[in-house]
Amino acid sequence: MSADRRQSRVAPTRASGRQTMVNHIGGGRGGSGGDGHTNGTGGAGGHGMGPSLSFDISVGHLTMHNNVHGNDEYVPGGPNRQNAIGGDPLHDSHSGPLIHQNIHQYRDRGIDTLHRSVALEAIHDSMDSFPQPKCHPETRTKMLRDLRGWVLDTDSPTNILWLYGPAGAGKSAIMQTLATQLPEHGSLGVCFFFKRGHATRGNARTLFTTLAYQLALNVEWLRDPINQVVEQKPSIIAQSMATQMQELISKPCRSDGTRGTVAILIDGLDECEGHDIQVEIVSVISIAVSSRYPPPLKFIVASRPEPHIREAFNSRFPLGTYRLFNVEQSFEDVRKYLSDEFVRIHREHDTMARVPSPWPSEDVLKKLVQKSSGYFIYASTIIKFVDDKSYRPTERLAVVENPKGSCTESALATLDQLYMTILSSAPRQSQLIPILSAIVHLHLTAGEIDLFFALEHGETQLVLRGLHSVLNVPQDNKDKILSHHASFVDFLKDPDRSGNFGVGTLKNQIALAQSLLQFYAAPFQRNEIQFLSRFIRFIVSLPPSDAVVELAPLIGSVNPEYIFHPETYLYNRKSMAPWLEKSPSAPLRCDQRAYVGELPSMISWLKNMRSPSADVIELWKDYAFMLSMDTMRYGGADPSVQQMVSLSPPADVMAVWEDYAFMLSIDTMRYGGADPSVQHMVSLSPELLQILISIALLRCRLSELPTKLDLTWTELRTTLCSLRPKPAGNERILPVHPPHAASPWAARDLALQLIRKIVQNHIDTNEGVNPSASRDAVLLYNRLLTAANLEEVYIISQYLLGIHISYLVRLSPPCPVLYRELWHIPPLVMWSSPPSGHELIHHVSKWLESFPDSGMELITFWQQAVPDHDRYRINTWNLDPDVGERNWRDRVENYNNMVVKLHLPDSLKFLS
Ligand SMILES: Nc1ncnc2c1ncn2[C@@H]1O[C@H](COP(=O)(O)OP(=O)(O)OP(=O)(O)O)[C@@H](O)[C@H]1O
Repeated sequence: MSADRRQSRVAPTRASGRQTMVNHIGGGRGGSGGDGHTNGTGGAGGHGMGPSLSFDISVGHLTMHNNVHGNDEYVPGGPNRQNAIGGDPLHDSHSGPLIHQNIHQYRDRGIDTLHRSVALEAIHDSMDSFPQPKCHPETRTKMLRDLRGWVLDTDSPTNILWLYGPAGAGKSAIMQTLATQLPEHGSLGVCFFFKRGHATRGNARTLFTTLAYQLALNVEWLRDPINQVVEQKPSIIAQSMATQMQELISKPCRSDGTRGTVAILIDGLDECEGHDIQVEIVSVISIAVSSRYPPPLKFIVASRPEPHIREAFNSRFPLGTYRLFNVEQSFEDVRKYLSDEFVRIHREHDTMARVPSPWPSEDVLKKLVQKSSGYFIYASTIIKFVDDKSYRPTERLAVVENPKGSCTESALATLDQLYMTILSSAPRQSQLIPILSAIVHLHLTAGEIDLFFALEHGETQLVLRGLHSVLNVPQDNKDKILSHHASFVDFLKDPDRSGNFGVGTLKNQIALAQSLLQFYAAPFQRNEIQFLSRFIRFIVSLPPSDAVVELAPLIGSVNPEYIFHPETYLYNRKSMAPWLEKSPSAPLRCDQRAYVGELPSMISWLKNMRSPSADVIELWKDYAFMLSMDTMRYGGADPSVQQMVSLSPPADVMAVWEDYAFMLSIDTMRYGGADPSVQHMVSLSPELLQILISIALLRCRLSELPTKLDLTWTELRTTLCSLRPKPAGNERILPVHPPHAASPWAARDLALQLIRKIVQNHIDTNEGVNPSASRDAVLLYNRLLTAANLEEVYIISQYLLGIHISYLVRLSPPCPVLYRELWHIPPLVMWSSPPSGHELIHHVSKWLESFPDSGMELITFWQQAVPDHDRYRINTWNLDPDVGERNWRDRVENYNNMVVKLHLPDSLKFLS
């Protein structure tokens, strides 16, 4: 045959008994074919080089249609498809071109044309996908029944169904099994199974022609209409997907709508090349099924839950017009599969003859089912590994059970390959590792990751878009991101399996801890307070090592506002509540643990931490010095340089955290926690007394004190921790005679301070117009996580100050200075807020009674000073004097109890 391109064609005739041969001869030379096998499986074809020949032979009413293509591409000689011959020795002598033979009716010239643009490998039962994933008997039965029911239901309100599930959930197995079952249940179905990276199945070039081709061959009444379309317009096979859908499928199907519904199954949409093409496919289908006269078709599209596909469905189909079908976990199905397969392996392997059945034990089976997370990929990987005829199944199973064994890699190789492919194709790899690390080690939500890593809102969602097939990433940012399979977390944690994606290394964990510690060392933010306890548990799980010592300075600078925020330890308490209920005998012990949160574990962890060697400190000092030299040109030392120079050795950090634990135990005495052990003191500084009054009588939390008392956290810590027992030999020398009435004067000073504060807030906020100027309002806003805005909280913060002032005044000795100062409280603040106004009137009146020359005048004068007195008196907030007094006595008693518990002198008590 000449190498020149030539073509000859003999037109077929319809006359019976007449033979027609149609030849198409193309130039070029075919490559050598592979070895043929008797079972029809051919070897690999060679590079096409020769001419191509295409000839139709009509015999009787049949036409034999052969195409011989020579081209310059690698052509697989086998495995064979139906009616195709690959690697035939005869064709090998033609330098191995691939030959398709189709036997069909002579009249189907349109279908012949279509045939040239078909990916036969993509259809159900194709040899190309051997062995096809399919459902093990009696698994996925309910899902399959539901799907069949939906397809067969002619009254169903929806005609497209999105079947989604994580990687390896078993979607393809369900689709393949469904494709087999539908004809058995009297329905017709056509399929396209995408396969990532495959020459024909990996893209959508032949999707609609392949579907149309199967419709023409499988559905008798569609054969002619489809044939005609292509015959009249052969160029259709090269037109857009939308046109092909419309002309090749929708229109022919509508040509006679009375013939019943046909199912179109498209599997692995996410495996089709190009996100835009995947979205386009959904779009093309949506146009077809939402048209005024939709074709009698039911579409099932299966894919991983990739966000762009989800969005495509959501945007193309109004709510309720498509059906969502989640391939959920099924532990029961996986169990059935595993136990049947182990029975088979036991039966088929010679080496198992002496192994008693049942094998493996119930325990082992249970563990494997658990490990699978109810999805098939893990189970089928294990079965493939154990079922290797070159090994003893018992040994292989032992490798699976003991993941530290040397062959683990091969045991989970398929699974690891799957995870590697998914991770490698995810965008923004550099940001991926820290985020995965946070998910694996700290179980965070997307919102929390944004916050802790200082990312823009929604950024984590974007980074994880490529990983929805392995991770469940809730849309709302508020729920935890979880792995679909437990095996994915195991994979990520094991650096031998996950390589560069591994998050289990100490280095990675330290980097994660650093990021979060930086967040907690920064100024207080209202979110994520409760999380601190969990985070401390993570830190203390890190093994002490030189590397971990680097965390010490950051641990030393955690903002105490987080540590002492009630949510931090109350959250802990809540999480223990169920346990408390069950063990009434030990509530106190449990409470104590809960109240001090995770501080003791942090302290003992710090104690175990190896100190950085002198060398390390010197090295860092050198670095700092070099850096300061370098930054001199910019006009001075960088603050971070200072920080590095004073790199805290853990001993200092530990002392700080020990103080925190002590402070917290004082703060939580109110809940019935154990009395903190204190050193014996008979004299207290006025500052310490004010702190104790604030805690026990005003019932302020420790976290409020820096703002309320205008102290820094260090001042608060130093003052309060003067009560802490000191190491032996360091006992304080204590004065024997306490200063007279120290407590009332401390209360007086505090009252004066708070009156000035209430006035100052009023001025600073421009009478409440700009509430953020009040530190008290901001503090309360941070505490009341349910508060909606600062305006609302400002008013509350002012009247709380008012109430505190009223108690402090009542505790004070008679004092004209204080009386005068009371008149400075802006009426607008006090009297417009009934509770505090009322308390002020009540307690100040009581205080005035203690004046040696009080008489009623002063009291009446004070009471009459209240503006709009009558309105105020009838207000529902009116304080019942009895209740008010009881409340007062409770508070005084609370304070006095604390004096006892802390072993302070009785002279510090108040009279109620
Ligand atoms: N019901 C089942 N019975 C037996 N084996 C199953 C079943 N479902 C799935 N498998 C096996 O589990 C593995 C993964 O299944 P399959 O390929 O169907 O998952 P998939 O959800 O389509 O995964 P991907 O998203 O990666 O394409 C395959 O080896 C398959 O044969």
